[in-house]
Amino acid sequence: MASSDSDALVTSSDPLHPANLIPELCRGFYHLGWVTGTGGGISIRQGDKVYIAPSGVQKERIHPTHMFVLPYPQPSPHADRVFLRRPAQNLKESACTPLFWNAFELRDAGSCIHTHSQHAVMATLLWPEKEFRISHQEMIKGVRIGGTGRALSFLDTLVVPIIENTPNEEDLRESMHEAMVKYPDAAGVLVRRHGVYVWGSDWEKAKAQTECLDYLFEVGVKMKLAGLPTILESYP
Ligand SMILES: CSCCC(=O)C(=O)COP(=O)(O)O
Ligand SMILES: [Zn+2]
Repeated sequence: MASSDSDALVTSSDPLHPANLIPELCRGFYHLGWVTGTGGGISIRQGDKVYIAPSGVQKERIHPTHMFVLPYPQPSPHADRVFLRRPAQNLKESACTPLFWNAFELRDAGSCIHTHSQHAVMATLLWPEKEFRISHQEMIKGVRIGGTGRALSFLDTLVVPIIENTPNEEDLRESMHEAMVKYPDAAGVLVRRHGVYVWGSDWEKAKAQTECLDYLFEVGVKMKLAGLPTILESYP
């Protein structure tokens, strides 16, 4: 595709176009401490196109012209990744791409967010087993079954699987896939000593859900450090 044609894929005066939204959302995520030090980010799938930010760049400073656009689904899962658009600059697509793809393929997600939030990291340290669990918190109601289903109730226990980190982000693909199959109701996957992946049926729901989960990781960590139980047998 000629570059002017492919530039049209990321050029729009609509602030809700994914190429405009991703830079704006990343600026907000940076100020929450979710995407500092270049890590983390968000991908948006709109119909048959996926929008992905570059790897290893300051995520709060990305521009619509830095965006990669990929066809969804990809023509072959075994062949090299196919792009509808690559930026003119010498940039590589986010190393999170295969992880974002897990959310699109396994949950039909419209967006997936990866944060390096310290709340998520601390939760993986204070819950040394394979699950983060918390009950009886109002913000549980902001989390959906499987990330894209109906909302949980105040009386549901929130369970988020924890997978072990790998030296390279893309090598998390398989263990994230396994966790998503084993925990079909989970709205996200924590990565020990690293962060979290959260998805939703669109970017608004993915963002709101990431905010609720991040709040629950933070409050869970504080409760644990205060010696309070994070699971109640009964309430009130
Ligand atoms: C200091 S970031 C280390 C790599 C990482 O965890 C990450 O999320 C990288 O994402 P990118 O989009 O920059 O490839
Ligand atoms: Zn990361």
